[in-house]
Amino acid sequence: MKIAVGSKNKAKLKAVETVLQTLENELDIAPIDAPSNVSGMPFSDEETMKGAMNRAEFCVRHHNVDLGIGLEGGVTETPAGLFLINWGALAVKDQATLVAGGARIKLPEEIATRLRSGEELGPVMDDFCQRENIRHGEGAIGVFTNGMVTRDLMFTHIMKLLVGQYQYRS
Ligand SMILES: O=c1[nH]c(=O)c2ncn([C@@H]3O[C@H](COP(=O)(O)OP(=O)(O)OP(=O)(O)O)[C@@H](O)[C@H]3O)c2[nH]1
Ligand SMILES: [Mg+2]
Repeated sequence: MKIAVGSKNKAKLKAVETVLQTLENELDIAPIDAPSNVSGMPFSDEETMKGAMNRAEFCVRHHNVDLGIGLEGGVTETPAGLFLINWGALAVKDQATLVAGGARIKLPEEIATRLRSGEELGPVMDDFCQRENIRHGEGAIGVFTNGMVTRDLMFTHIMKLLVGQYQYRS
């Protein structure tokens, strides 16, 4: 099976591999710089979902693959504060794109304030934790859940929701 993933982020690629390996041994997974065509730091469910769908659909439009996967992180305002959110999309040529949402947690006010003033979460997390490339590893969700739910685990759940819907439809 040929798969294109619209990202080179390690946490995203790990999740895609983990879930698709359970389907098939012969996997050909290509990481692609697919444009999300939304802002670098999406600020709503709608925008984050659109980013995931755009990435997945770009993959099947521009590459000869069976599946295109798009995974996108963002945030959204709620009455309880600013929440970290994630959406995933699975595209197959000439079929409706499947979508699924991930677990969400409230971000600390100190982080939320910086995002509201225009900063992106990835660099803010590295600055906050005095570490590098958190977004490729445990992610903000891993840091603020004390490692209980890491970014790749959260995307693994989204991937299971996508692949399960794909199997149900086939
Ligand atoms: O440390 C983090 N832990 C997380 O749990 C998390 N979720 C989202 N983000 C950040 O939100 C923005 C859009 O996300 P995003 O989907 O574009 O991800 P990304 O930029 O890491 O990957 P990619 O664009 O290369 O595929 C980027 O600034 C991400 O860094 C996170 N950062
Ligand atoms: Mg990004």
